[in-house]
Parts: sequence; C-alpha cells; structure tokens
Amino acid sequence: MSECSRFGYEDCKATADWLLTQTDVRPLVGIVCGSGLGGLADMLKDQVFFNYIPSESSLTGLCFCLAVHGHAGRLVFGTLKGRPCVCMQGRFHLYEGYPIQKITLPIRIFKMLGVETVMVTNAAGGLNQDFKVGDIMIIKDHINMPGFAGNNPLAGPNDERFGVRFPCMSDAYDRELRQLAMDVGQELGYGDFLKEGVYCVLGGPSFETIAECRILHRLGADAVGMSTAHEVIIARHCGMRVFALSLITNQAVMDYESEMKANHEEVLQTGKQRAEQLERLVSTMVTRIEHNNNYA
Ligand SMILES: O=P(O)(O)O[C@@H]1C[C@H](O)[C@@H](CO)O1
Ligand SMILES: Nc1nc2[nH]cnc2c(=O)[nH]1
Repeated sequence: MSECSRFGYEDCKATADWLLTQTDVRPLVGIVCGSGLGGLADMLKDQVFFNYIPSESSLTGLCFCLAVHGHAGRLVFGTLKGRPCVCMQGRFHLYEGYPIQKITLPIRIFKMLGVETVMVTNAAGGLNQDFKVGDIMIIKDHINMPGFAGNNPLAGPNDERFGVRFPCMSDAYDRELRQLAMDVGQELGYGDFLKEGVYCVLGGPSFETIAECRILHRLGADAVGMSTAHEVIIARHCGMRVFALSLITNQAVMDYESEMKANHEEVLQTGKQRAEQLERLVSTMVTRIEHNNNYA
C-alpha cells in the first residue's frame, strides 16, 4: 500500500467518526498550535483530549510519534469562550521524517469533524528588516519551497471526495479573517507589533545560512519557518477557510558581521513572552467568526 493511500479518505473518516463517539463537542474551528504556542489549547474549557499515539496502532489516523520539545502532542476538544473548537497541541514536521501526507492528515480529520475554519500558528524567523522579535505576522501568502521540489501534500492520486486535482492557492489566506485579525489586534492595543507578510516554509531542521536568508528575503519572504504551508494547502483543498499567523521568535541572520545565532530555546522563550497576547488575539477572533463565512 502506498503512503498516500495509507493516509486516505477512509483512514480520516474512521478516525473522525471514532473521535466523535468520544466527545459531544462538534468543533467548527480547528486550531494548530505552533512551537511554544500550545497554551492556546490550554484555554479550552471542558476538555476532552487524545494523546498522539507513539506507535502504529489501530487508531490509524493519529498514530504519530511526537518528540519535539515545545510540542505537547495532544488533540484537544473543548470550548473557547463558548465556541466549540478542536486544537492540535503540537504538530508534525517534515524534518521529523514523516511523509508529508501524514503530517497533514489531522487537517483532513478536522474537515471530517465538521470544522469550517482553520487557524494555524507557528514560530518563525523574521526576514523583513522592519520586523522585531515578538511581532505577530498575519500571513497573507506563502512560498512553499518543498513544493518547488515536488514535495507537495497533494502529490499522488487525487481523491475528489476531498477536493479538485488542481486547487487554487492565490486566495489561500482568507481576506476577511486577515481583516478581522487586524481589527481585533487594533482593539486589543497590539498595533505596534501586529504585521502582515509572506511566510516561506523550508524543510528544516537546520536553521538557515546567511546566504539562504538573503535569497529568501529577495524572493519576497518576510518570515521563514518549517511548517504551516502544507497544512494550509490541505485545508484549502478540502474547502476550509484559513487564517494563519507567525510569531516572529528570532531575527534571521542576514549579515556576516552578526554574532546572532538562531536557536530553539529563543524560539520557545519568545513564545512564552507573547503567549498571553497571542491567545487573546486568537480567542477573540474565534468569538467573532460566524459560521456563515462572515464575522461580526
Ligand atoms: O511548529 P512550528 O512551525 O511553530 O515550529 C518552528 C519550526 C521548528 O519546529 C521550530 C524551530 O525552533 O519552530
Ligand atoms: N526555518 C526556520 N524556522 C524557524 N522557526 C522559528 N524560527 C525559525 C527560523 O529562524 N527559521
């Protein structure tokens, strides 16, 4: 059996159906928590949670081995300010060695659970020279570097039950949700550290060289990371609305004279420092998203 068909429609449906027998929560919003940003899931009330299973066992869709420090590794159901939500408290990355279809499987499970809007968060290095550590970048577009080399989560046979063979990505990041984030951010007094920009995904796990940062910046990327774009492609393919943001946890090193060095501890530390504001931004947005694809 190929990797693609192992993580296909039936697997997703079986997993989603089983999960729905275990909880009364019927989530309309699905949230993916980035590195150091798992506190979002802790905000959920009346939690029912499922640990990602560290082996190949019968619950096919969620048999993942999660070993990244800063990612708890749980699927959490509950209510966020009264709204039914499901959260991935921890995600999977290409650099962990999983096939890209497995990394993105939970997004398809979101769809089958009834989720309409996906909110994706990540930690990223800032390439835009106007960005500071601690800025929150609303993602308006992405550059899918692994995709340039053929590593796209939709590669392989297309299952029309999920979506079309050639999905459009020029509207991947929902304009109204980006505006909502800006409006909520302004109301909360976050104007000074709320930015908008283009996210570039690389495979990782090594951080970028100086030459790589320089070229990515020239290509139009404002921030660089190791996730999100594959999840967004899958979410759009199956018709969910997407909002995504990056927490700029470190400045990408662009200067040969610089003594700065990217490191995961700084990423987690910045996550801790901005956690409260980020959680307030996302949770306030959740209360304003209407399920007829509008917001109040
Ligand atoms: O899961 P995200 O994209 O937030 O995590 C980023 C990429 C690496 O996993 C890690 C590097 O510090 O942060
Ligand atoms: N690729 C990449 N991912 C990150 N995640 C957090 N910071 C960074 C970074 O500088 N580069």
